[in-house]
This record gives sequence, structure tokens and C-alpha cells, in this order.
Amino acid sequence: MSDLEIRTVPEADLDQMIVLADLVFHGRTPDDEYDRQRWILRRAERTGAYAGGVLAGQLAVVPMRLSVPGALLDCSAVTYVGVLPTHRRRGVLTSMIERMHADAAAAGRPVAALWASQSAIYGRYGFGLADRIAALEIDTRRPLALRADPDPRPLRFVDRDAVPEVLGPIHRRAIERRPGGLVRDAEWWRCGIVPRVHPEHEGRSEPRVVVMDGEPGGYAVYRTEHNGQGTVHLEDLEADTPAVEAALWRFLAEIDLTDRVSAPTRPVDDLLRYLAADADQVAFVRDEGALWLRLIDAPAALRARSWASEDDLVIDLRDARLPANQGRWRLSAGTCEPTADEPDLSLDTAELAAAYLGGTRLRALARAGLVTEHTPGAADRLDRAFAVPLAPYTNDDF
Ligand SMILES: CC(=O)SCCNC(=O)CCNC(=O)[C@H](O)C(C)(C)COP(=O)(O)OP(=O)(O)OC[C@H]1O[C@@H](n2cnc3c(N)ncnc32)[C@H](O)[C@@H]1OP(=O)(O)O
Repeated sequence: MSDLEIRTVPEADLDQMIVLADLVFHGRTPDDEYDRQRWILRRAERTGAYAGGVLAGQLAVVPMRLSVPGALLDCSAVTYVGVLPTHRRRGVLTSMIERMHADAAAAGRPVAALWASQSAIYGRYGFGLADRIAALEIDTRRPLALRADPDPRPLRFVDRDAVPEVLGPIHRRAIERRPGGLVRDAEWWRCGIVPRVHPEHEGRSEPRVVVMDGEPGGYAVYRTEHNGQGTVHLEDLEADTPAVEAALWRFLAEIDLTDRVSAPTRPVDDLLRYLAADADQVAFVRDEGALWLRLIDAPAALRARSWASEDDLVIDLRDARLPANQGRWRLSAGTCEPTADEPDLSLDTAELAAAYLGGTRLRALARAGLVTEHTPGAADRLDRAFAVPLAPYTNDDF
């Protein structure tokens, strides 16, 4: 590490960041994607590890707001992490994470979040896997029979320019109901979400956006593909009510010249699994880790989130990297105060982060030996306090 300098990446080096990302992720950013990548990086706080003027490592933070139970919190959304294969395993990532921790604390952001390329990387830095996404496949060779009546109002297509204004309020209501979402401003809708390009989109249509106007409302963003078999690839769907949601699923299932809907990034408690009259028609093909969360200021994060029970208990929190979080805290709705009382529960900050959005049970972590109960039933009590009506869900690519 001694030959490396950790400093902010100037705007002049943005293209170097894209080249480094291509190198470590084994890809090639298409020419028409460079502008969008530069746009993301310009918005970001950029950390570089320079070896003799050459960018050998990088980490970007996009300041965003994350929905947590009952609140929206300022969040460091960490992305673009990479270290040259010639410089790996010398502590470069660790140095960049330390800087990210310090910057997030200085900016007063209580949490940081990321999508991990590999699960083995981020636990050591205090990140816990806070939510998961499910992949659904619908066989639409036969009509999609539903157990509830779809909202009969008409749907309409939306032009790309109108997306922030029309979809924005629906998405905002969705993330206020369900933790794990990120607030999307108009620029993010325009550049970050709808036109996003992935290699897997090759051969697929442009994103199509369909909406049911008014309140309750809802929208779906999807692409189609016809390659022997016609497929509808769903990217995003939010609805205010089950009836609107049913109408959107019915629409997607009935698109002519297609016989399959693939929805790879749905909530684990997606309503369609319960709405479908023939459960075999909707296959739950996979679930995988989504958002990793880091409690930068654990007391502030704990005070901010709502509680589902009237209880109070003492936790003994370990945090090797952010000592301000460390110690005994008495928790109840809206409070997190230091205490000298004996703890009911001891746990590491990564486990608390995993449980924070309500998507991971402390009871399960205690059974796995990752959380220690000093008072029998304490894990269940904190689970009851952290309980959420809808499973946390993140479908924001950053
Ligand atoms: C949010 C995102 O952007 S996720 C994308 C992450 N980037 C990638 O996966 C691209 C390819 N990989 C890389 O660029 C690098 O290998 C990185 C960024 C994952 C790691 O960078 P490095 O500088 O090598 O990490 P560093 O040397 O600080 O490692 C710290 C510790 O993590 C461990 N570690 C790092 N990467 C991994 C990994 N992929 N799997 C398991 N352990 C790992 C190291 O062994 C080391 O452990 P130790 O402290 O017990 O010795």
C-alpha cells in the first residue's frame, strides 16, 4: 500500500474509471453508454488509489436516500468498486472503504448501501445482507387466471420524457410503504433507470413504459424479445393496490407474440405468487441477495426507524471499524441511548444491519450462533420490534 495514494478522482480521469471498471468486470462499455457512465460518475464522490499517477483502484459513492421502516435516510450508495488485478490483496479496497466510512460519517449519512459482486467481500467491513430479490417466470401460453379482479381502468404508454413526472409519485408511494427502495429524482429516472443498458439487453426492445393513471395508480417497465420464443422481460413494476397490480400482470401476460414473462428482480413476497389461480403457472425460479447495508451511525439509524412493538431492550454492539457504534445501547421506539445495564443481546454490526430493514430474522442469526442471547427470547423481541408488513425490496441499479 505504501506506493499508493488514496485521493479524489478528478473529472479529467472519469474515462480512466470506466476503463478500469471494464478491466475488472471483464466487459466493454459500449460507446453509446459512455455518456451515461460519465453522468453517474460526475454525480458521485469518487475515491481513487493511484500508483505513480495510474488509477489502480476506485470506489464511487452516489448520495441517495434509502427507505427504511417509517423514514427516508441519507445514504452513501457505493458502486464502481474495483482494484487492478496487479494490485489486489494489498489492502487497497480496505483503505477506500475506510475513507468511505469517514466521508459518510462527516456528511451525516447514517447508512451506506451497495450491491455486491461477491458475497464474501463486504461482511468484514460491517455490511449485512439486508434484502433479497426473487425471480419469477410466468408461462403465458395460456391466459393468466387471477384470484382477484384486475382494476378495469385502461392502461396507456408513457413517453420517456414524461417518466419522472408520471412514474415518480407512484414509485415514491411504493418505497414509503416498503423499505429498501431508493428515492429517484427526475435526473435519476431520465438517465439512471429507464435507458439503462446491460449486455443482457442485447436483442431486446427499448424499454416500454405502461401506466394506469390516477390514484390508485401503477406502472410497469419492460422490454420484449422475439427470438424463436417471445419473451416479456419485466424490469420494474409498482402499484398502489392489488387490483392495479393484477391489471398490470394481466397486461404483461397478454402481449401478443409472446409466451413467457420473465421478472428477475421482484420482491420475495410478490403478490403475483398469491394472485395466480394456478400457482404452477408462476414459477419462483430463484432468490438471491440484493442490498447490503452498513450502519454508519447505528444509534441515529436505530432512532430513525419505526418500531412494531412497545418494548425496550439492551444490545451490546460490536463494531471493529466504527468505534462510535460500539457498546451497550438501550433501544425502544425512537430511542437508542448508551447504558451500563446488562445486555439482552450481543451482536456484530453486520448482523444488526442485516436485520435493520426487517428482512432477516435475528432469531435465525441466533440459531446460527451469530447473535448471542443473554436474556432468553431477546432475539424474538427485537424481531417483533423490527417486523415490517412488506418484505424489504431494492430494484435500483446504482
Ligand atoms: C459495490 C461494488 O462495486 S461490488 C464490485 C466489487 N468489485 C469486483 O468484484 C471487481 C473484481 N475484484 C476487485 O476489483 C478486487 O478484488 C476487490 C475490489 C474485490 C478487492 O480489492 P482488494 O484491494 O484486493 O481488497 P483488499 O486487499 O483490501 O482485501 C481485504 C480483505 O478482503 C479479502 N477479499 C477481497 N476480495 C475478496 C473476494 N473477492 N473474495 C474473498 N475475499 C476477498 C482479502 O482477502 C482481504 O482479506 P484479509 O483482510 O483477511 O487479508
